[in-house]
Amino acid sequence: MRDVRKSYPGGAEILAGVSLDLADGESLALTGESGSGKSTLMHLAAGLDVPDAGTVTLAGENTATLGEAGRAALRRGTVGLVFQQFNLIPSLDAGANIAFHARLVGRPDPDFAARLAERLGLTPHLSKYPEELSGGQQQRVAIARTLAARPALILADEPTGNLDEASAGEVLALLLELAAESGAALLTVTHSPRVASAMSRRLHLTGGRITPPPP
Ligand SMILES: Nc1ncnc2c1ncn2[C@@H]1O[C@H](COP(=O)(O)OP(=O)(O)OP(=O)(O)O)[C@@H](O)[C@H]1O
Repeated sequence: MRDVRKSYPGGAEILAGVSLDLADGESLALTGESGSGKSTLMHLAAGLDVPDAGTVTLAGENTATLGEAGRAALRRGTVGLVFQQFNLIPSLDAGANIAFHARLVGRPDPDFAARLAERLGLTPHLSKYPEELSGGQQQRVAIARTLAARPALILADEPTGNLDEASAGEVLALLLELAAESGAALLTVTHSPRVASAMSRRLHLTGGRITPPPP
């Protein structure tokens, strides 16, 4: 991101000149008060939205020059989202949900999907439908689905927000390990000091700008 600015219609400027680089294999925690613009920044990084000014370059492409369809195609092949809304497909069981995105992007790998499910403690739940899973299990299915597609950029919004301390630690370790293994970049929005300290870099968003994290 270079000098990115963003406001919503009729509102104040949310991002007031944000520059940020994230390289393959890096993990970055983004903190900031509620309403500071973290989700806005994530949406721009994912190519879900474009900046008012400045540039967002994703896998070498300027997202603003691509148009909706081009951005959707780039996002599908490059970005893995772990958002608060898990967006699991209600008519597919957990196993099929995990496999879905990888198949969609032409990278189906049942062995890898099975390994992810095992590591996330989901093996006994693979034939359950989303409505039959707890919030924490749904969150882990969403993480497995994202990782199974081997994205170059993983964008995670409070990825362990629904998990107890022990599973949060395991899921976080797995996210970092698999990102490192596949050389993916990981950007995590979090309020948790524990999650933030597990990332290789930490930045804070305040007043529409990026600053070092407060001590
Ligand atoms: N679609 C929108 N239209 C108008 N205003 C918006 C829109 N989306 C977000 N905002 C406003 O932009 C500001 C930043 O919101 P954003 O969701 O990016 O913050 P955040 O840091 O992710 O907050 P939280 O930690 O509470 O999720 C807020 O004041 C919010 O009300």
